[in-house]
Amino acid sequence: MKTSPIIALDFDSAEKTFAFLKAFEGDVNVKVGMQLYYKEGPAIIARLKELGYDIFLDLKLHDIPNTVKSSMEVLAGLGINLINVHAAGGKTMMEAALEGLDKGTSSGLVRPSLIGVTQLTSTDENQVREEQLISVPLQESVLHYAKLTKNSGLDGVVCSVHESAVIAEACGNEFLKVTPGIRLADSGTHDQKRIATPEEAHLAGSTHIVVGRAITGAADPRAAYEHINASWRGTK
Ligand SMILES: O=c1ccn([C@@H]2O[C@H](COP(=O)(O)O)[C@@H](O)[C@H]2O)c(=O)[nH]1
Repeated sequence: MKTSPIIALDFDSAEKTFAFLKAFEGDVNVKVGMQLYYKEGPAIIARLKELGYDIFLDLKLHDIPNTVKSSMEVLAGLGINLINVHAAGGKTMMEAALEGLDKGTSSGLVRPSLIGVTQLTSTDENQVREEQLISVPLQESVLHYAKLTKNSGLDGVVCSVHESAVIAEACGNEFLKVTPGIRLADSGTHDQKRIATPEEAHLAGSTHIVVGRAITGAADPRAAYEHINASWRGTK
């Protein structure tokens, strides 16, 4: 996957998606999440691929190992670049996800990179302690999941910018640190808790940023994208 920002296509139809993408042609990374995939199915991936986009399929699988393995085998055939599971599903589940991807690409397709979601960027310290009953600080929980993900053979994690540096130290610079929760200094946080600017992501060592509403909700999405891309690359 290219290192340019990954635009979250959180739309409820193919029609809205392709109307939005008119300003971008095939030169950007895109993310298809649950809303769009559940609405449009595999056909949306085929259309995006035809137009040349690099695709992160963000379905965050979390189930028993056998189910995740067989689902990944099917999803691998879509020809996507990046896909994910919840690290909380455990080592056996993550290994099964990899096996499924390997099996689904054994005919010669390139295996998509596989990453584990550590703690959602909409989660804060309080939620980790009170609702998940995790007694260590949130950053320790994220780091623990990152190490587990690496030990399971995966290519990286989804985390917030605030954990990118410690994960790089523990798991290496090559280990993917895909970071949503990106906000410009003057924009609202919405439902996100662990937010950061593109500049902060650049400085912290994130390998990729995922940006949704800061681009899709902008008056001029292409201009917002260019501004975010320049900040992320440290050229602004
Ligand atoms: O921890 C996570 C994992 C995934 N996401 C997804 O990223 C985008 C973020 O959208 P914004 O509009 O920029 O907040 C969205 O599709 C999420 O499902 C995440 O935010 N945090």
